Amino acid sequence: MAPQEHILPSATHASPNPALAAPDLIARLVAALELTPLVAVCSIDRAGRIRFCNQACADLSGLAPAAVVGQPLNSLFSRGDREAEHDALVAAAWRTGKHSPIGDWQVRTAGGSELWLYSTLVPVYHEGELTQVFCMDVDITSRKVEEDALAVAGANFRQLFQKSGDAILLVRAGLVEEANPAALQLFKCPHPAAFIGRRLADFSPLQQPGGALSEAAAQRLEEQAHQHGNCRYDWRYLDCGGRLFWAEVLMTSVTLNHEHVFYVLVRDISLRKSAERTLYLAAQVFENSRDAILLTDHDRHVISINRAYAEITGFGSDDMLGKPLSVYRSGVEDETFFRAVWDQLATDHWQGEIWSRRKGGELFPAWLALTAIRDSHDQICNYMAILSDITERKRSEEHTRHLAEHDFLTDLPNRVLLLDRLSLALSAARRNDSMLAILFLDLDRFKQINDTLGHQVGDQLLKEVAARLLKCVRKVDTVSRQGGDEFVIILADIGGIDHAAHVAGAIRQAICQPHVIGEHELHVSTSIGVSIFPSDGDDIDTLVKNADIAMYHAKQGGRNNFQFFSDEMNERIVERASFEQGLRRALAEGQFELAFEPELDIATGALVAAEALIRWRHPELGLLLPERFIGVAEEAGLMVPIGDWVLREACRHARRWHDGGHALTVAVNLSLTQFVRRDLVDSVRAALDAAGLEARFLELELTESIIMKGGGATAATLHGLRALGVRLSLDDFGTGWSRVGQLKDYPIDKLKIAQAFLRGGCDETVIRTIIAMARSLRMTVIAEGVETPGQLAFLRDEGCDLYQGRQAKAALRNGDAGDVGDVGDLGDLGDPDGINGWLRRPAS
Ligand SMILES: Nc1nc2c(ncn2[C@@H]2O[C@H](COP(=O)(O)OP(=O)(O)OP(=O)(O)O)[C@@H](O)[C@H]2O)c(=O)[nH]1
Repeated sequence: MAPQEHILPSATHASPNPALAAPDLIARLVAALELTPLVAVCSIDRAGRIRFCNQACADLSGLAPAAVVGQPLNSLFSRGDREAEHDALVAAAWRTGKHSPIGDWQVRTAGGSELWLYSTLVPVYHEGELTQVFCMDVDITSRKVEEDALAVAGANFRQLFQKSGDAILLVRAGLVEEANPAALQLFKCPHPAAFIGRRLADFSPLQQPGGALSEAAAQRLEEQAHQHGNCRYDWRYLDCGGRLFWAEVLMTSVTLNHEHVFYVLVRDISLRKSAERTLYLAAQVFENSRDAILLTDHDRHVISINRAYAEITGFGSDDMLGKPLSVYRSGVEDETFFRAVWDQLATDHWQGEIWSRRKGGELFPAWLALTAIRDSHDQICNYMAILSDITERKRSEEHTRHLAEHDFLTDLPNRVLLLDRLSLALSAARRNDSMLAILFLDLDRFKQINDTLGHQVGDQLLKEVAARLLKCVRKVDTVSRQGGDEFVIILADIGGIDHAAHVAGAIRQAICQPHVIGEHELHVSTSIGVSIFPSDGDDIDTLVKNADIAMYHAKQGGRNNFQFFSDEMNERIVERASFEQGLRRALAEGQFELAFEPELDIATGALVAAEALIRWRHPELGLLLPERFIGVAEEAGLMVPIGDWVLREACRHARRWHDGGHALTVAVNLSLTQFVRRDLVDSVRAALDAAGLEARFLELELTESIIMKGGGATAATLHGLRALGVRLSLDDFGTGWSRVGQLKDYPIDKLKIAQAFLRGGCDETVIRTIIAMARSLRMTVIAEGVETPGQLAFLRDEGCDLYQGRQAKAALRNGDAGDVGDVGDLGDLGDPDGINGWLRRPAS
């Protein structure tokens, strides 16, 4: 537009001064105008007829210049409803001789085009007279259109700015100049003032997630936008509430009024970012999982595998992608299995153990989890398989199970596995109508090996026995160790009991062969009980119990043999069990009694002591001697409470005698079980205290074998008892091992010559020796079981101190026992025919 603007003012300035409007000047002007294609020029005379028209004017109007001349001015362009206004301007130009104001006119050309003209009227004088008015028009149609478009664009932009869902900021010289409502909302700014005039960096954390300082990074991006016109990037912003959020930013550099500004469009992409993060994590999980993961499409063709899959199976992407999953089956599971798997997958998930195959062909156990993945229309679009190699786990489970089911020492099945196998064997035997045998083995006197050679040798022996047992049976049979020296064998599907007898015999033989363990050669034997299905029981418990009973009988029968179970055995066992029960009741209900065996001084005939002997007044069987029940009491673990009862009761009796004026000693027999218990001394003291009896009136009788079996603690126990003040006596002397040397070490007060030496022919030499030995050790000697006056005479002659037995009782009965003093009323304490009876007799 600039050139036109120059032309017109110069013409305009020239025109008001008629002196300057020389024809040559006009001619030059016209010539210039003629040449310019930019300004349409025509002139009119006073009659309003066109006198002149340049080419540009003709072109603009769409008419030939020749056709225009002589035509009214409005033949060139019609101005619609502004025609009169234009006519008035023309008239004013004639009247005033001054040029009209410049204006924009919308016209229609003779050719029918709509144009915008930038027009003015310039009056032209000739020789001082106004002769023509020049009409000058510049076509500004395109500028007008542009301006309109701009106006529309401006309005549109404003609207866009205000209504945009995306935040838009106008940044000038680094400061926010304008922020649209979406920006205020996104940045949680309560009002525009919170935004305007601040830097965008104020709305960023110090650092961006990549680690770059926000300020420096923003600077770089601005430069980039400035250089390239715009720049797009992801940015982490901080809103006015202090919340960080992800945004996608489009920064556009524009020039506004000769200044660079940035339009910054900010879109919240937190959701996209979190989706990206989730995807990223999923991808990481997929790729870094230690389990093999495989994805298929809807048709179960492999579309992706992770690194672990390749590592575990050896199959890589090249091997697998695009192939149907079924190609990779191991071949162990059949079609029916997989059909069931895919059927279940209709419910979206299946998992279980399968066999998988590595590329090299090796099979391995795997845990497979298959999941159907559904699209947004709930249609299955993919399948995901997660495969874990469970070889190690299986191995360790196998190991754990083995440990749980096997004996640690021999590695034979233990009780748990035995019962399991027995249950299977029983089911099979029932199904096939066949027989099976159970052999219950217990080594004979195994404890002795432990005690004499140590547990380690015992252990080695047990291992050796286990190995031998395995050699005696078939593969289908089971040899198990129950614990200790007990083994149970299942002989599955035997043809008859002969088979069981044969195996039992072979086992007995095998075990009897010497065992060489280290430097020891051991000779052991075993006792075996056999029960047979179906004749000896129909269930596991009964069969095992009956084999055990049979074994017990084999032991009772002298060991080193085998016994088949019989009902009679069972009856005996049941009887024994009820006897044991009866013993417990006897203790609780006070069915035990004491009888007393008098001890008389041989020289004076005086009653000096009484030996307490237990009796059981059985409610059905009458009075029972200890031989009938002590063995059972021992096995039932009742010896200690019974022994304690005897001790307390004996002390109580002695105290009553003392109270009645008879200062007798009471003798109590100790069993091995009592002797080896740690608190023996305490319980003796307790019995004395309870009765209020002086310790010197209590004598404890021990056998040689008790002293021997007491082991290392014997001496300590004996000295402990002695320290209490009680007297100690060695029973059955001469039948055991006792050596004089050893006897000296123990605080023994009294030796009791075993009755065996008096019986029959009376072993005078032995008796004489014992008495001499006791003398030399300053011990008292007593002979038990003295039955005849001759025996008594012999003992008296040899210097024996005391005696017991029929002769002693006879002496008491006959009053030979001398003055036993005033016995008072001893009531029913004890056996009426025993000591209390005699004590009750008046002194003779
Ligand atoms: N060495 C060893 N001994 C064990 C083990 N388990 C139990 N024992 C011992 O095995 C012995 C089993 O003895 P019993 O069967 O009761 O008695 P026994 O001496 O064999 O006598 P009888 O069976 O009556 O012939 C006990 O002394 C237990 O302490 C073991 O694992 N190793």
